[in-house]
Amino acid sequence: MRMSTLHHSSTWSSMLHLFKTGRLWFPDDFYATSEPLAPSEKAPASLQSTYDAWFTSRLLPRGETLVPGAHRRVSLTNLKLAFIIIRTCAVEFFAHILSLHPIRTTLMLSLNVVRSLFPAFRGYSQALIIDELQCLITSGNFTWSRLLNLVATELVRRIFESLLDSFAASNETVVVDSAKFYVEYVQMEQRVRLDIPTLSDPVVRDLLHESDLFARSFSGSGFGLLSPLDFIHIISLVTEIFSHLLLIFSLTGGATHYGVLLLSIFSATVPLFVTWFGCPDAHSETLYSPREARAADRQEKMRNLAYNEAHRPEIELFGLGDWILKTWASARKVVLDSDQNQQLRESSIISKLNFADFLFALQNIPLVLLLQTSSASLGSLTLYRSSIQSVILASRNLLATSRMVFQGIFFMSAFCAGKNLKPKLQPRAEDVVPYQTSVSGATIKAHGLSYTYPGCSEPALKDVSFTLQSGETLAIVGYNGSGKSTLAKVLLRIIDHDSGELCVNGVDIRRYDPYDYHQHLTGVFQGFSKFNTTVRENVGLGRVEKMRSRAAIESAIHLAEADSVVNSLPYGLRQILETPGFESMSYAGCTASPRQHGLSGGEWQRLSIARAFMRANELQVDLLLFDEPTSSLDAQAQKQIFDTIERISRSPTTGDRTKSVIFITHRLSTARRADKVAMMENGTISEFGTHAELLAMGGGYAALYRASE
Ligand SMILES: Nc1ncnc2c1ncn2[C@@H]1O[C@H](COP(=O)(O)OP(=O)(O)OP(=O)(O)O)[C@@H](O)[C@H]1O
Repeated sequence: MRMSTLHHSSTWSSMLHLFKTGRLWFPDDFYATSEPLAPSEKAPASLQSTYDAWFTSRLLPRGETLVPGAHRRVSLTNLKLAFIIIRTCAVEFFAHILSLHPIRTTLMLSLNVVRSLFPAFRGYSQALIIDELQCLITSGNFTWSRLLNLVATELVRRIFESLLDSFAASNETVVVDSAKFYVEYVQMEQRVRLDIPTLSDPVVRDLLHESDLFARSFSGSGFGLLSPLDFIHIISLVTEIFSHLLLIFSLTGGATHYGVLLLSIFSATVPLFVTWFGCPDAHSETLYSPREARAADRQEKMRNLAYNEAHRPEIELFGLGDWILKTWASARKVVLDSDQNQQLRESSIISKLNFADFLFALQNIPLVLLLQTSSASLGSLTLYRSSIQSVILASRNLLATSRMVFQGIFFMSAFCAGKNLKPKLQPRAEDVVPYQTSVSGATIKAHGLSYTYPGCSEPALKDVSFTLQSGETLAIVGYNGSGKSTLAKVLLRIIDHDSGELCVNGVDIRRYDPYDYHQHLTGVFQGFSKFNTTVRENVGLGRVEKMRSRAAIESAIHLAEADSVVNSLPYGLRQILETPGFESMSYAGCTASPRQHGLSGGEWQRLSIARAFMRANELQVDLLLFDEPTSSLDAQAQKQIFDTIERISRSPTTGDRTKSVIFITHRLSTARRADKVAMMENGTISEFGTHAELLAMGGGYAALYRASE
């Protein structure tokens, strides 16, 4: 039997070359190009950024978009998009992964190539044993010691293989873990960096969803997803196929056997291409129609309703159990029907697979030819047969892996684009103005402010204008839904007004870096957060730098008149607070914490005020903004809190105002304490002035005030 020398291309060196020549990330101000793009059919070559490519890959011909996570069709357009993604993002991504552990990653690549040669060696070694045995038996020289010798050699080869395997696996774990950490870190960073207007953009939400899927693919629980490190798998499979083909060639490589070789390869590979290209529906994307997507969404919502403890009281009170079950069942049926249809489409492959099996039978023809036209040994025939089978299996694997990698490329583009998402509230670097603290509090000038929530037709704010002088107190009052909280969010720079002008200390608020601006104010939101953690952290989060300072936390609690609340808790500051709907995590080995304790609405509110007070005394804080801070407090507690706010807003030495204060309230007895009152109606400030002026006007405020008496 003649064996050819095995050659394999140095795939990893070409990969390194790719790393070196690859283009860097697209410009980070990609958002300028994030407007809806032309459908994918039109000139994808003109797309330059990863984001553009990702966006275009989701567009369907009828103007719809794929639901996040749906597989992309293998089409020429998508292949071009995948190429753009590889050029603009994948190369950079791999270069980064390589830089985390250059030696280990290179070793991992090399070992994968070496390990992929093992099956061919295994086949070759077994063929040698069979041949030797055949030779020993036919020559009548068979001895048990010779047989044991052969078996021992095979054993040593296998031990070497497993040692290398376990070393490669432990090396791979280190590389994969560091890549996993990097990807998860970027994911977390994306989430905490982006602001509400960016996160509420539906396209950004879809992008982050696919980016999450990409991150999950590293955890090995990626629902059939492949992480980019599995690209190496492709290299291994190619090497494995190549090595088997070399073996087959060495068996059939004589001039008279080229026809046999071609027939072998043809019979081995054609069936695979038949299953791949012969059935267009077989590899169509797992795509939900808009109706099915809505059903999937509804199904999830119903599941959440059923599982979330926070909704339990109202589910019981309003008897929602039946409704949840029926709605879930009908949505689930739509989703299952869609899955079934998908499976039916796929089952059409099976008939074609039978055809493929028929072609597999052709492999026996070269075997017969081989037997007749050569002095082939038993070992070479066994090797031929096992190599052909291995080529088939590895090629199948290669096609399946390639398809998953193809999908993975698009999820990777979401990850890369998400990494470069620019928060909408962040001004351009050249426009940023550092916030200058005012000694007597912030001056606010609003002119013609308007704001409409995304997806709404009616504006929540319309033409809002007012001026708050430095050190003044402003009460915002008005009917439910008149826009008070929305105005507060605009003033706190949580959302951005659509039109009009808003200046704080004489500078357009859009020119402040939101992080810098937020350092100079504090407040309480109407829907403040209740954290499932200790009292200490619930309060300390108002100024994380002082979280470890017991004195600072106790002082804030004292200012918010919350001492009695904390003192009544069994574990005081260390008391973990129970929040509705939040199931605290407990890991194996830890028993659930016995220190959970619930609080009343008013007690929670005091803690949220204490959180705001963590930074209220600081000189740099110019503005205190409270959105119904005392709505759950009794009249006496409310008066105490407003007395404290008044005290904090003044200098302890001179008594002069050092901070401006804005509060939203439905209690007009509190509103009259303010220097100015803004009455809001239908999204606009209809009356503005002192309490006395507004009463004298006899308008909406006067009517509201009389009604509250
Ligand atoms: N996230 C949102 N998305 C869409 N519309 C919203 C959102 N939040 C508020 N709105 C709408 O904006 C309008 C103003 O709401 P806002 O919360 O500012 O009123 P408000 O004066 O604070 O009311 P309340 O006194 O009840 O707290 C309302 O019509 C409300 O339905």
